Amino acid sequence: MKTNEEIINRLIRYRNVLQKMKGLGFARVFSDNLADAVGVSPSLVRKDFSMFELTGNKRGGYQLQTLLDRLSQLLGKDKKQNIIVVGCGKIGRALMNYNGFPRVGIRVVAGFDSEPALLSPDAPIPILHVRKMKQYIADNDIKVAVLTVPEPSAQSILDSLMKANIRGVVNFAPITLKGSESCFIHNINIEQEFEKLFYRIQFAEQQ
Ligand SMILES: NC(=O)c1ccc[n+]([C@@H]2O[C@H](COP(=O)([O-])OP(=O)(O)OC[C@H]3O[C@@H](n4cnc5c(N)ncnc54)[C@H](O)[C@@H]3O)[C@@H](O)[C@H]2O)c1
Repeated sequence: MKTNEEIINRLIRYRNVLQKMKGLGFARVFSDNLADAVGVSPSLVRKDFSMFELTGNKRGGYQLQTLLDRLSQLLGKDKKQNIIVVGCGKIGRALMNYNGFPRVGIRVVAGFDSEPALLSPDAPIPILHVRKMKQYIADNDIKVAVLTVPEPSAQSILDSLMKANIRGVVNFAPITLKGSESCFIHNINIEQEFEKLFYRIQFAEQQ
């Protein structure tokens, strides 16, 4: 089934809310509760769930654990979500040390770089030479990589990642990389975010 980005974003938010509710001891949940917490209408919650054959009833609502299990399965949370970082400079190392990933079940398992001075194969999250990347991906069944190399290296690293059968890449280099049928790319362009923000401020101030 093809799922658009807005639905994926909502599924992630539903799951986060459900996890918090579970922590508070809830066993059942109503579409109204979820709608309030996520900021959408109750009918949209019901529509989203029915797309994935999740049904509740008016009186009792939904069984919370059933929803959580199904959403976790849809979002791949029932499998390991190990990622690698390619380019262990300022951004790459910040991501390797980011403590928000474990909270959502994502684990950075290794970094790769071409600069010998940065290599640390015995560290808890090892930094290995980029020459070893293909073998590491195959040996450890890695599906997702973060690309934090300078722009001129980004396309050639992406080509290597695709040859190594990587299925998804988050790209921080300021170049729009294109994916393929077998590899999704999310391009993160921080400069562009600031430009958009300045544009909106400028526009608002002219009103
Ligand atoms: N630092 C920022 O605030 C920032 C913000 C937005 C976007 N970016 C982008 O993110 C990327 C990384 O930025 P940074 O500041 O961390 O850069 P950086 O120079 O600190 O790190 C880049 C790393 O990539 C490695 N590298 C270069 N070529 C490689 C190759 N072929 N194979 C493997 N490793 C290679 C370098 O050795 C270095 O360790 C850049 O494309 C940059 O434009 C950076």
